[in-house]
Amino acid sequence: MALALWKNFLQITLKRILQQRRLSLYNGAHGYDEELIKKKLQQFSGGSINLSKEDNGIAILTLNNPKLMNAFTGTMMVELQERVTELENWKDGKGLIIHGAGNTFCSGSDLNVVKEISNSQDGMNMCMFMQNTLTRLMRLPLISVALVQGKAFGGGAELTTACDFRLMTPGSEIRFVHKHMGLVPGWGGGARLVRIVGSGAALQLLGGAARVGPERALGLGLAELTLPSAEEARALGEARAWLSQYTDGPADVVRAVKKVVAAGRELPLEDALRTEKEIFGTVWGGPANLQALVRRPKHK
Ligand SMILES: CCCC(=O)SCCNC(=O)CCNC(=O)[C@H](O)C(C)(C)COP(=O)(O)OP(=O)(O)OC[C@H]1O[C@@H](n2cnc3c(N)ncnc32)[C@H](O)[C@@H]1OP(=O)(O)O
Repeated sequence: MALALWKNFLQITLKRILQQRRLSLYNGAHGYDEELIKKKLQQFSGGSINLSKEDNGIAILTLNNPKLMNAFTGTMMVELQERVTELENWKDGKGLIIHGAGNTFCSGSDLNVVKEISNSQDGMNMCMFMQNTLTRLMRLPLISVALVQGKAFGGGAELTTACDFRLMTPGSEIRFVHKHMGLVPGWGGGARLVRIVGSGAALQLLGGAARVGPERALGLGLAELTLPSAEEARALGEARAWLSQYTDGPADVVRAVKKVVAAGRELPLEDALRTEKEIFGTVWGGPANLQALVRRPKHK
């Protein structure tokens, strides 16, 4: 009995490790040493990344370091990876809202950490660590929203692009300030921004370190909506209500919708079509499909 349980545990652990590797971009073959960079990042503590999973299938991820405008310390980067793993294993989940504590989103990397890891090896490892985490976040079978209050600067702006949607509160601002720091995006935000707004607009936003308020963001297709409230709790309630129009319904169907779109977004057409077929097979003849056939709804 104990042996069977142990075997089962090992199988589940191995499956999870393989899944994480499949969803990640970098491994040892790319000169990436995850354990080394994690050990390094653990030396720079402060703040936290909090996750709460609600019964409605929506999870709220809070970037919590308000003293530094929610800048990412080393331990927060590691915690973000842990929370993403937790979300990958949340089979009832349908949606995700990422927001910052203290009514502001995130001011990017903690500049104290940036200074300490300014050598090339640490920089490359940190870049690969965050790209792996944000790629896995983007590929979650959850419909995700970045709720931008206050400022989303540098890495904070990059994080918003790993979400499916961006909702902004009045007076908020997304700004890729990297150029002013002698940098370019390194958490995958450059490549994702081009896909969201096109290369011309991305060049303007990165090249000019431009301030993007709600109106400009809407015009560029960088944000979907300006929420009525700038107040933290109200804005979160409004974001939840907005997201629930897409997450209402059975989890397997909502997750399948996200997977189809994620495949279409990332894969060459033929691979995306084959993936769509696989996902279609998971819902065809499933409980929601059979119930709908009995109800025969009219889609007026
Ligand atoms: C690949 C990733 C690349 C990156 O993310 S590099 C980092 C890019 N981000 C930045 O350069 C942001 C620098 N900060 C700012 O511009 C301003 O602090 C910001 C966000 C406009 C907010 O301005 P204010 O509202 O006037 O508030 P403030 O400046 O008094 O800030 C409050 C306290 O937070 C601190 N803070 C803000 N962003 C930080 C950061 N990224 N790293 C470390 N500390 C940061 C700021 O120094 C201040 O602390 P203190 O009160 O002076 O002790």
